[in-house]
Amino acid sequence: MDEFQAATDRFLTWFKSVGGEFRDDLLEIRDLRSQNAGRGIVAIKDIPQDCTLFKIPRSVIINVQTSELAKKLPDVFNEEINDEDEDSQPLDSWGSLILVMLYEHLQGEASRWKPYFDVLPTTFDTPIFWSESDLKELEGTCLTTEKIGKHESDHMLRSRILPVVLQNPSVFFPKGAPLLSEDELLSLAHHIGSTIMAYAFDLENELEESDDEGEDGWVEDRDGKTMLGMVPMADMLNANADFNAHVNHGENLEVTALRADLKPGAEILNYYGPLPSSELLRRYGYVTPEHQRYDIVEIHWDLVQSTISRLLSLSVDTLDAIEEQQSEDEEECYHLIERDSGEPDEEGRLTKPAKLREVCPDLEDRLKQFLKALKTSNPKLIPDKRKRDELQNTVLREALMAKLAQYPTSTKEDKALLKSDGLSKRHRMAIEVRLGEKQLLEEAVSLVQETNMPQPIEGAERAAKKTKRG
Ligand SMILES: C[S@@+](CC[C@H](N)C(=O)[O-])C[C@H]1O[C@@H](n2cnc3c(N)ncnc32)[C@H](O)[C@@H]1O
Repeated sequence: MDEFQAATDRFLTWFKSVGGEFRDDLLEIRDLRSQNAGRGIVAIKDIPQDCTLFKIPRSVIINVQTSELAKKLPDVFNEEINDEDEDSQPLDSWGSLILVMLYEHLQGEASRWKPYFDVLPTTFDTPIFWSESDLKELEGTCLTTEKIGKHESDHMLRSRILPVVLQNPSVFFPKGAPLLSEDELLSLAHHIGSTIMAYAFDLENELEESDDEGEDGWVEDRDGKTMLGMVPMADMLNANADFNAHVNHGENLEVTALRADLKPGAEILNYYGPLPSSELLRRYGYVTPEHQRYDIVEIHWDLVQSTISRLLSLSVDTLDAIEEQQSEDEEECYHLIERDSGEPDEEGRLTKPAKLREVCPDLEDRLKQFLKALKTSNPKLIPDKRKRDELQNTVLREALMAKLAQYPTSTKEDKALLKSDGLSKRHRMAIEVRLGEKQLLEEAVSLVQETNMPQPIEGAERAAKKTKRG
């Protein structure tokens, strides 16, 4: 038996020994590495609808309430709120769980969750771990360096998490264990942060109504409704936009089958929500065709303004002045294009095709108001409403084309690349993310053309050719 399978077996034995229930007459934890999906849970018999597949007692969850760390360092989790200084506010649920997981990891054999740690991942495909050349493949997409957040998370870990460990070595490091340097700890904390991002659950409180104080000791998230924790076995489930299982949060956590047609060989799948491919990749390090229906594109207002500037030969300063006069409140810096994707039904099935019905109502409205203001300030440029409407359509179409030009490759090139052999997993996922965005943009361009048939204004046709890519 290989070590992977041995670790799975140890984990299952441990899970049952701590009070977990697992229907191994119906299910199996399977090695899905050949499908790039790690471990997963697969049916080995027909599974009836609403059947409880496994149960996880709350005592098996790892969080501030169950780990010894909060008892050893109570002050760390109970700091006084000081609004002036961000770094002395209490740790949020995210930071608290990183500390708890660091502590349990460093306990090694002494941690009561050791067999669980042995089945957690050792490597990740989330973009925070990608090299510069991997990241280049995501150029133009929603996944900007800022969104990936390496810098911000370095700062948070260095300022909030590492000092607690470094100031309390006797708590975090068992007797005789080597101490880790700050850099080693940072790398371990990143690893644990990414595990939490891809594995932790927002836990609903077992009490029906909880107050914001979390008097039972659970750490609550910023909404005050949920708590973050690691849930062994529930996190062994892979997930998709078309799913067939649900995690119920009661006295125990229970996973139930949603469908009546789960046959032997079917993978039991959880649901992470209607996430676009970019977000699925950022948080979980994978993409699936089923999530593409939720893809989004961000259109930055700066791009729309620069399109107006180019088409009307107006300086950006002139346009900024109009923008300032016009809006009292701070406006969004970007607007989203997204399809009407509907909801999965109660069995987790996607029943309707996703469709782009409107390009982007809030962007179109903002553009309309902006052009109205421009017309008032310069009536010669936009003499009447008909001209303004034409201009609005042209600007929208041209801005979409300019956004398409921000990706380093065309749709056609990406489709050809996906057919080629030898692409790395990361490269393939980056292509799928950028191709999904471009296909949505192309649908948006077609929609503008279908609904409006814009008349080109002087100079626009030439500019459009310049921005198009081959
Ligand atoms: C909560 S864990 C699920 C269990 C995981 N497969 C394991 O071996 O530990 C989430 C991670 O599983 C993988 N995953 C989940 N759903 C997947 C899917 N449909 N296809 C491929 N990988 C998936 C991703 O790596 C993700 O970060």
